[in-house]
Amino acid sequence: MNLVIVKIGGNAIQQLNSEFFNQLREWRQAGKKVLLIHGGGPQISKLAKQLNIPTNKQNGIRVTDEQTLALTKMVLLGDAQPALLTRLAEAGLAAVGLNAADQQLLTGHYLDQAHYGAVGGIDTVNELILSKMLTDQIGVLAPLALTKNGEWLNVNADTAAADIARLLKATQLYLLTDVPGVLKNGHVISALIPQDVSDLIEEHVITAGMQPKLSAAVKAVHAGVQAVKITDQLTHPGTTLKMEATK
Ligand SMILES: Nc1ncnc2c1ncn2[C@@H]1O[C@H](COP(=O)(O)OP(=O)(O)O)[C@@H](O)[C@H]1O
Ligand SMILES: CC(=O)N[C@@H](CCC(=O)OP(=O)(O)O)C(=O)O
Repeated sequence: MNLVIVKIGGNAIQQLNSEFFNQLREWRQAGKKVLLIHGGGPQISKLAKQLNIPTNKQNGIRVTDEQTLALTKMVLLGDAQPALLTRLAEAGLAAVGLNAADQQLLTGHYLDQAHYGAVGGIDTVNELILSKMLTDQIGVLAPLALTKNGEWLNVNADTAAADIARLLKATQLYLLTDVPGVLKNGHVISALIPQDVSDLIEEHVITAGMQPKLSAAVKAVHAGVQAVKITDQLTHPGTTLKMEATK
């Protein structure tokens, strides 16, 4: 599919500037479909704190019990998603808010229920419906999935974006984050191939939140996504991951 997927972390939602919206407009005018996957992690943790619900994250994954799942759905679908939709509307871009329950848009499975609770990975995307909806408008999708039995799952937004890019064979995936790219000795590495990622993880250059982000990105390029870019702004060069080094 001639599709660009952009993952926007919870922090990044507040920091979107006119260059971001202009880039989306350019893509739409060039006939590309655009799907935004939004996070909301910091917002979930903030509300949990206000409600005295403890936050437990392991390997960057939120351990999601029943109460935390209810809170997560509330924040993603009641706060983060409308915040992004409002910004798109202000920029004059047609957009629609989407979640897993819209016409079985996303199905998923439990990652490790005993360990993480209601946390999952994505198995299927309803490509027919999504493709139709993305013809006329930008899609704004929450990182939640439903099991075949109708149970909600909380999915890490980077993993969700990479899984959806992989399943839909998106042309490009952008992971917008709070750093200008993958850094080594304070400098952005402009190009990476999967082997470099393994080496940098082994050398402990890539750590913390950047590690699951890049593991998901590597899976996506292996599955046919042409390029994954990790950057803080769509218009910044950032780090590009491809299967082969560009000559
Ligand atoms: N080599 C690296 N280059 C850049 N950031 C790194 C690197 N290794 C670890 N990180 C950390 O990864 C973070 C980005 O991941 P994360 O916090 O999960 O972002 P987001 O919330 O946008 O998904 C950076 O802020 C940085 O602290
Ligand atoms: C399972 C899991 O960890 N889900 C994430 C979903 C939101 C997310 O990933 O948001 P950011 O991109 O803003 O961090 C969470 O609950 O925080």
